Amino acid sequence: MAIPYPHFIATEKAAMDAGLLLPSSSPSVIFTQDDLKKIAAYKAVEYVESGMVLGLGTGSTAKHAVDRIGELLRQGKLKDIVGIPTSKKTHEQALSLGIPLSDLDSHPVVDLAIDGADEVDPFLNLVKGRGGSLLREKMVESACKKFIVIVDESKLVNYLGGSRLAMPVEVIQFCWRFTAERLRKLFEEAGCVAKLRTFGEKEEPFVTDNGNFIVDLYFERSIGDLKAASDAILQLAGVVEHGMFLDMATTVIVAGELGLTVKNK
Ligand SMILES: O=C(CO)[C@H](O)[C@H](O)COP(=O)(O)O
Repeated sequence: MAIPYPHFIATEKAAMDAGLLLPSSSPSVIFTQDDLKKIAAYKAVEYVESGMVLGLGTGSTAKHAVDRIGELLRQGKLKDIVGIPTSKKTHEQALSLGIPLSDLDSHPVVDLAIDGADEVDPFLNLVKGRGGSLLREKMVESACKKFIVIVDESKLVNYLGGSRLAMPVEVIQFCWRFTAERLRKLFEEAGCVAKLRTFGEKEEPFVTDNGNFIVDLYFERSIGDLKAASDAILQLAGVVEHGMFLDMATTVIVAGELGLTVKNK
């Protein structure tokens, strides 16, 4: 995606902070999709204040936010931050940046979390977990007073599942085929296909930070009532958690062709 600068006036400060735009930049400056993710991330970090307990998200968009928090701490512009990482990968990244870390046992109330998403619907419901970290993300983000989601505009959908990409469900390894088939049957009317997530040429099962597998659900049609779908999935023994984050985001920051949009609940 190449975005011409003149359409991006609204994001100017975040883009400058992100080092993507200089006061002298020519109007022919263009942004890549990763630039858009970075701009959304930098905008979100403007909401961070010294002394906060912060949920640190996972994925290529959240990574920019964690980098920025580390940078502001190093510069002394932020102080006394405690980070709660949502994955082992983010834990490593935050450690390398010198961000003080803790967990929900010690900090059960989180002031603010910043994380990416795979889909955002018009009501700010989300699909998350294509990066495989949905369980820890949901634990941390449901303990937050404020949850800011950062996306580029490719993540906007009319309804959850509407991208036709994966809706992840974390399941225990024991008899995962049985669980996958029960998941598929739940959504037969929506034309559901359930696939074990694998990686590499050998197609080995992807194992989450919690030692579980992921079954990705693909839908041909809308699954309808999201709360009912969520309840039905969670009732299946063998399911640990799913990637629908319903009514959790308090703010969504979207970076796109027309600049930055901040949507509040
Ligand atoms: O839920 C996630 C990881 O479990 C990510 O936030 C989501 O997959 C978006 O990732 P990216 O910012 O790389 O597009």
